[in-house]
Formats: sequence, structure tokens, C-alpha cells
Amino acid sequence: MLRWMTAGESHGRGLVAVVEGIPAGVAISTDDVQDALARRRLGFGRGARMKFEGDQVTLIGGVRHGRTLGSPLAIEVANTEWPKWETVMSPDPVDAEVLAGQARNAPLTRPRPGHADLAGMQKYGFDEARPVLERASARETAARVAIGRVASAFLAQTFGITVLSHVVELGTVRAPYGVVPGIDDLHAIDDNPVRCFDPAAAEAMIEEVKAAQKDGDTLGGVVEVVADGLPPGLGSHVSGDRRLDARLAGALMGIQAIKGVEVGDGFELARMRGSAAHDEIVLGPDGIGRASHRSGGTEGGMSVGGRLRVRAAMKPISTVPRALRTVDVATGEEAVAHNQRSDVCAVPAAGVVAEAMVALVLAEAALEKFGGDSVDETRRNCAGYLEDVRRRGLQVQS
Ligand SMILES: Cc1cc2nc3c(=O)[nH]c(=O)nc-3n(C[C@H](O)[C@H](O)[C@H](O)COP(=O)(O)O)c2cc1C
Ligand SMILES: C=C(O[C@@H]1CC(C(=O)O)=C[C@@H](OP(=O)(O)O)[C@H]1O)C(=O)O
Repeated sequence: MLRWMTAGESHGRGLVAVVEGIPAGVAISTDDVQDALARRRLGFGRGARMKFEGDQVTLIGGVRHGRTLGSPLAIEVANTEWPKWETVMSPDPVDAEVLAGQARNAPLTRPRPGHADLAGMQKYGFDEARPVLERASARETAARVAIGRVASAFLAQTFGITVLSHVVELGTVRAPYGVVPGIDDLHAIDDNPVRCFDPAAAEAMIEEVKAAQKDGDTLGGVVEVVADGLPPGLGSHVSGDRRLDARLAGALMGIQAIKGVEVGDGFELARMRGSAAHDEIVLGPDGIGRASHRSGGTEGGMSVGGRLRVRAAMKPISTVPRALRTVDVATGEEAVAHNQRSDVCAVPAAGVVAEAMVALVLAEAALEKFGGDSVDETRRNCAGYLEDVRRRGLQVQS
């Protein structure tokens, strides 16, 4: 069983993530996690905060001499900006007069449409948005990326699975539909400012971000996560909550601002006839397999083996510089939403977060299927299963 959790506020001392259930023997280092966090910070359109704030990784527990121990893994992502926020975000009580002198502590009473501000104030009984937005903020995704990096190391080292993402839509720009890059191409786009493999689309996406920024506006988009090398049989048809699709969708929808998920050709399939939509079953060189990959790699809530494709749609950033209408909850008067600064677009970063969530779900499903307390044991269990699949004349990679 794999379980995970994060804690920490956007302007707090730092974030903490704990993941339990990763087998012993996974090679992982502080640098690996630090590099994963650096990938999340990239992307054209992100705000000023990405430049001046730093993530400082400390592996607190669960790793010794570069290998996991099988015990809970705890990772701290400390925030280099903490000294500036130490008073405003102090966990301990602060003298009211001292707080009153802090400009950063000015009550945020003009909630932003589309953010968690107003709903959180309603639910938790706060008079202003700070106590809500501090946790709602996608800064928290740094902690998820940290443990996602451990999950992807486990997947790569145990099964040879690679999980990467690319941006398929940004604002109104769409990369050529249905063209899915190979894993090498996906590695190569890491340096691309919008993480889009199609040069013309990437160029248009950059222009679209510039135009939105000029207009004081924000953008969303769609990312696709590709996982290569899956064994068949992750997830199950037997109950809705065990379906791999359901778990992937839940994990991706759990990312801030993600409003839609599709597996494989998803919504496009809904517009096709059945004769064109399904992946026909054929005799391949290595046994019985599939002629196409429109399903995105799952049938009946189970991985079919090979490539998994899942997309997540991100709404435009809700802190719109050309601020939207709101009501000041302190005065009851119409106002414009508070807006200090914001990302214009964070779609490429959301792709990196989506990779982390997919890696965690796949690691969880793989451990359910194969068990094992060490990487060697999990690998052995998987090899025995795949041998049996092959013996029965079925392909292991569709
Ligand atoms: C990587 C990333 C960066 C984000 N950056 C911002 C931002 O700068 N400003 C903002 O208002 N929302 C930003 N968001 C979105 C908000 O966190 C999100 O809209 C908010 O938590 C409300 O949740 P909901 O959109 O799911 O309803 C970002 C989301 C992600 C995934
Ligand atoms: C700090 C991060 O993202 C933040 C996510 C975020 C939000 O509202 O979600 C709002 C912005 O912060 P602020 O409102 O303080 O400028 C982003 O910078 C990060 O991704 O590390």
C-alpha cells in the first residue's frame, strides 16, 4: 500500500511531504529531488515569485546512503523567502501591535473569483482570505513533485516505466492533435519554454502568453502525461474505485486549477462511431495485442500494457491583473479583487505536477499488484507475472 500527504503553507517556513510504502532499495538523492523541483519552476508565463524564491530540499527520513529503507519517506522543501514572512506566518502567537505594523498582514477582504478565497472564508469562518489562500496556493505542488520524484524513481528502477508530460494546448493554441511524441522527444522538450514538442505551436503559445500579459489577463491549457513501459493489469475492473482511470482522474483533478481529465482520446472518442473508436485486437509479433492506442492504455480500468496517455485541462489563472469584480467582505461594497502579482500561465508547471501525480498513482497500483518490500522482490514478482502472460500468448506491451 502506498499513501502520501503534504503539509505547509505558501509563505510558511516550508512544505513537508510524507510517502509511505515505497519499497527498500530505490536509488534517490537530494539532487534528484532538487532537479525535479527546478523543472516545476520553469515555463514561460510564470510570475516574479519563481525568480526570487528558492526551494531547499532536505531528505528527512526514509533514505540512507542514497537508497530508500522501506520506511516512510519525509521530504522538506524549505522556502528561502521565510525570513520575510516569519512574523506574518508565525505558528506562535504574535503581539497585535507588531502584526499591525506588517504591510504583508493587511487583511485580504476582496476575494478573487475563481480562487479558493471566498469558499474558504465561508467554510472555515475566516474574515479574510489569507488563511485560505496560504494552503490553497499551488506552492503546495512543490511537495507533491518531491515525492512524485521518488515514485518515478521506483517505477523506472523496478519496471522501466518513464513518466513525462507535454503541453498540448495553451490558451487557443493547439498542438497537432493525436501526435504523441516518443519518450526521447519528451525529454528533449524539457528546455522548451512551453514544453510543447511542435515548434510552430510552441512559438504561437509564447505569443499568446505575451498577448495575455500585455492585456493584464491570464491563460489556461491542456497537458498530456505519457507513461511508457507499463505492465498490463494495473488497476481493476471489479470496483469503480479500483479502476486505474478513476484513480488517475482523481489524482489529476486534485491539482489546483485542473477542471477536466481525459484518458487517451477521451472526449474525441465520444464523437466517433464504435467501429473507429476502439483499438482492435490483433496478432502481433510477440503475441495477441492491439492495433492502435486510442484508449490511452486502459480498458476496464486496467492497464493494457505499454503506453498510458492521460490529459488534464487547467483553467486560466484566477488572479487576473485586470482585476475582476468582487465584493469587499469587510465593507459589503462592490470592489475589484485583490491582486498583488500572479502567473500569467502555469500550464507547463502543471504538466510537471501532473507527472508526479500519475507516478504516485502508478506506483500505488503497481505495489497493489506485485507487492514486495524491496525493489528486487517487486521486480521478481512482476517478472513472474509477465512470464505467465507471455506463456499464454499475450503481449505484455500493447
Ligand atoms: C503550477 C500552478 C501555479 C498556479 N499559479 C497561480 C497563480 O499564480 N495565481 C493564481 O491565482 N492561481 C494560480 N494557480 C491556480 C490556483 O492555485 C487555483 O486556481 C486555486 O487553488 C483554486 O482552486 P481551483 O482552481 O481548483 O478551484 C496555479 C495552479 C498551478 C497548478
Ligand atoms: C509559489 C508558487 O506558485 C504560486 C501559486 C499561486 C496560487 O494561487 O496557486 C499564486 C502565486 O503566488 P503569489 O500569489 O504569492 O504570487 C504563485 O507564485 C509555486 O508554484 O511555487
